Amino acid sequence: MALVARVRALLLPGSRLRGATLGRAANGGGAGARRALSHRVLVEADPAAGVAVVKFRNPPVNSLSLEMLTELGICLEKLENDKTVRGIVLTADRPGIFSAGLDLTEMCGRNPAHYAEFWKAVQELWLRLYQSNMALGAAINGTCPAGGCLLSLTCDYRILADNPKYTIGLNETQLGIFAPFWFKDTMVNTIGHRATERALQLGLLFTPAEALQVGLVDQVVPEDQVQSTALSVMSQWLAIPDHARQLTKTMMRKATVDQLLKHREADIQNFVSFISRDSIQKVLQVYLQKLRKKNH
Ligand SMILES: CCCCCCCCCC/C=C\CC(=O)SCCNC(=O)CCNC(=O)[C@H](O)C(C)(C)COP(=O)(O)OP(=O)(O)OC[C@H]1O[C@@H](n2cnc3c(N)ncnc32)[C@H](O)[C@@H]1OP(=O)(O)O
Repeated sequence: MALVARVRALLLPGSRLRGATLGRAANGGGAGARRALSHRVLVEADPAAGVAVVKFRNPPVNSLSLEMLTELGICLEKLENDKTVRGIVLTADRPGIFSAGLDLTEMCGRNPAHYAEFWKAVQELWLRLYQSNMALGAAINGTCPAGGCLLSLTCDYRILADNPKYTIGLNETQLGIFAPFWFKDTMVNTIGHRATERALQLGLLFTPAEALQVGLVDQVVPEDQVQSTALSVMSQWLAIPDHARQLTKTMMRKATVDQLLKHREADIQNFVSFISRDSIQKVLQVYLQKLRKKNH
C-alpha cells in the first residue's frame, strides 16, 4: 500500500481526520472542544474559537520522518477543509523538543528512490504550510533546529519559550550539508538577507534572546505561557477578515512559492544526487553516530 494510503488508514476511528465527527474532549479544552488523534499528531480543535492546535508527538525527538511528514500533511489537509477552523497553532505535545528537524535516518544509507520520495514529501509539507489559507502560529515549546525551524518559519508568527536550551535556527552547515534555496528564501522573508546569510553560513542556533533580537521569533514568553500566548495572538490574526488576510499572505509569499513550483523536479534531483554522495553519507553517518553515542 502507498505510504499516504497507509497513513490515512492509520488515523484512528471516530476522528474527524477520517471524515467522521470529532469526539468532545474528555478533559481540557473549552466548551465544545474536540480532539482527534493520529499516531504522530494530536489535534485539539475549538470550533467556537475557530482554532485547532496541532501537536507533534513523534518520540523521541519529533523528527520529520516520511511517516510524520505524511501524517502531518493529511491532518493539515483535513483541517483546511473544515469550515469551523480558520487558524492553526503548531506545537509539540510534550515540551522540550519542538522538532529535531528532518529525520536523518531517512537521508542515510537508503536508495535514490527513497531519497526522492522523502524530499518530495518535505516539499509538499512546505508548500501546504507556506501557502495555507489558515492563519498559522508556532508555539515553540522546545528546541527547534533545521527542519523544525523551517516548519516554524512557514507560520505567520512564532512564540518561543524562554529557556536557553531551546535554540532555533537552520544549522545545516554545522552538519556538513546546506539549506536549499527555498529554506533560505523562507528565512530571508522573515529576517532579511544579511541576517540570513550570516545565520546560514555559520549554521547558527539562536538562543531565545538572540532569536527575538534578529526577528526569527516574534515573542519570547515564560515556558508555561507559550500556547496561551500563541492562542491569544491568533485571535488578533482572526479578527482580520479572512479574504483580506489571505490575499495579502498570498501576495507576500507567491514569488517564493513559485520558485519552488518552477524548479520542483530539479530540486528533487539535486537533493538526491547531493545526499547520495559518499562524502555526504559519511558526514551524516558520523553526525548520527555522535548523537547516538551520547546515550550508550
Ligand atoms: C544541490 C542542492 C540540493 C539540496 C541539498 C540539500 C541537502 C540537505 C537539505 C536539508 C537537510 C536537512 C535539514 C535537517 O533538518 S537535518 C536534521 C538537523 N537536526 C539536528 O541537527 C538536530 C539533531 N538532534 C539533536 O541535536 C538532539 O537530538 C536534540 C534535538 C537537541 C535532542 O537532544 P536529546 O539529548 O533530548 O536527545 P538525543 O539523545 O540527542 O536524541 C534521542 C534519539 O533521537 C535521535 N535523533 C536526534 N535527532 C534526530 C534526527 N534529526 N533524525 C533522526 N534521529 C534523531 C538520536 O540519534 C537519538 O537516538 P538513539 O535513541 O540514541 O538511537
